[in-house]
Amino acid sequence: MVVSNANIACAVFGASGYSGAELVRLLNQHPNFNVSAVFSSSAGSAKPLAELYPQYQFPGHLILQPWHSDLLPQLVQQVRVVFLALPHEASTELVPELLAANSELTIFDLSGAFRLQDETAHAQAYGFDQPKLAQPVPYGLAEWCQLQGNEPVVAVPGCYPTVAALALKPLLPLLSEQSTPIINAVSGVSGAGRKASLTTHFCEVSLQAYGVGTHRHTPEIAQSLQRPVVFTPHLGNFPRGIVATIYAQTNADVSLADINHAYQQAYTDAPLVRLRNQPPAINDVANTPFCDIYAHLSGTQLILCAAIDNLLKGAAAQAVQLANLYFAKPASRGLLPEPAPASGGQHE
Ligand SMILES: NC(=O)C1=CN([C@@H]2O[C@H](COP(=O)(O)OP(=O)(O)OC[C@H]3O[C@@H](n4cnc5c(N)ncnc54)[C@H](OP(=O)(O)O)[C@@H]3O)[C@@H](O)[C@H]2O)C=CC1
Ligand SMILES: CC(=O)N[C@@H](CCC(=O)OP(=O)(O)O)C(=O)O
Repeated sequence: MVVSNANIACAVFGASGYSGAELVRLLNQHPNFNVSAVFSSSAGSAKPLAELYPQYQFPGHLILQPWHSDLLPQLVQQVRVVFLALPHEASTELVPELLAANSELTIFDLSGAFRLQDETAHAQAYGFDQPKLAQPVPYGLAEWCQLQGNEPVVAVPGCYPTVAALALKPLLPLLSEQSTPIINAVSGVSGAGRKASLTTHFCEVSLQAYGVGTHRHTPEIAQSLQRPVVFTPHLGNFPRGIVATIYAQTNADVSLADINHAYQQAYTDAPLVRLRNQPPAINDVANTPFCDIYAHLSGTQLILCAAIDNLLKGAAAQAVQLANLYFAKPASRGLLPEPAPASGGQHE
């Protein structure tokens, strides 16, 4: 298969879902990627993706195909990269099938199928075993992972773990060893996906904690930070975005200047993380690829406020950011406007 670096052919599974549709939108406007196949589940019939999401003005050639394994041999010849925005179980089945059909594919998996490195923690959190792959799957918290560009599969982090880890990771050396960070986060209903259920029905949702003490993102955040955390998600009555309020104790000699310095050090070259002078609102980040972070310190009591769009920095935009890193492109390509090339040249 010949692959032009300027036009890397991609398939998006789960394109009829919320994060899949965002992925297609982002890839479609990206100078280096080209969406050549989009799939829904096997239910239903083929239809233009534009019919499902008129607001995105998808081009007419993007026809949503119900996925069937008969399509596999042709697909793996046609594309270089596959994005999976599928339920965890569906990714678990599909990843080994795709790699068996073409070991040169690169798969960015938005589900939780490969995020946890500990098999027992995975089985406990998801209720099924993780498939064994020939190579380890890197956990792709984009600002903190280094991709070599030869990994067959990259696990895209969950939405809550993304916002929690981006806020806490730079500060870990400053936290008291006895401190267990407490993360309270509120998500909009798109976090639960497009399929309606009673608990996510707009008329039913007000503001409520869920998964208290049991949410599968608790071990994911703990893995990312390498320390235990208390995490409580809440569902709020707005469409998209997450605001997280995080509490931790610092060491005795830590100042707010130390906190801000640690953030500056970590995120100087991170165009998608914005350090804020006030707590970020959902409206500041909804429909953007940013993670906004604010810190307050009283004595040793640290309070962090952080926000992302769950479907973008928490899913599709982070996946595109990882694909950029994988193919040695600027992290924010296709996500933020780039200055025009000086001499009328083109992006490589
Ligand atoms: N929503 C969010 O904020 C975030 C979601 N994620 C993860 O991304 C993934 C997708 O989530 P989301 O966009 O919310 O989900 P949606 O429920 O909105 O969409 C799911 C998609 O998967 C398709 N699908 C379902 N079952 C199968 C199957 N067996 N084979 C092939 N396709 C299938 C659906 O097709 P059809 O339309 O035909 O049913 C649909 O396109 C999940 O793993 C989720 O955990 C990660 C971070 C944030
Ligand atoms: C509001 C809501 O329901 N949110 C989802 C999280 C979505 C996400 O990022 O998580 P995964 O990719 O791990 O599924 C939940 O709590 O299950």
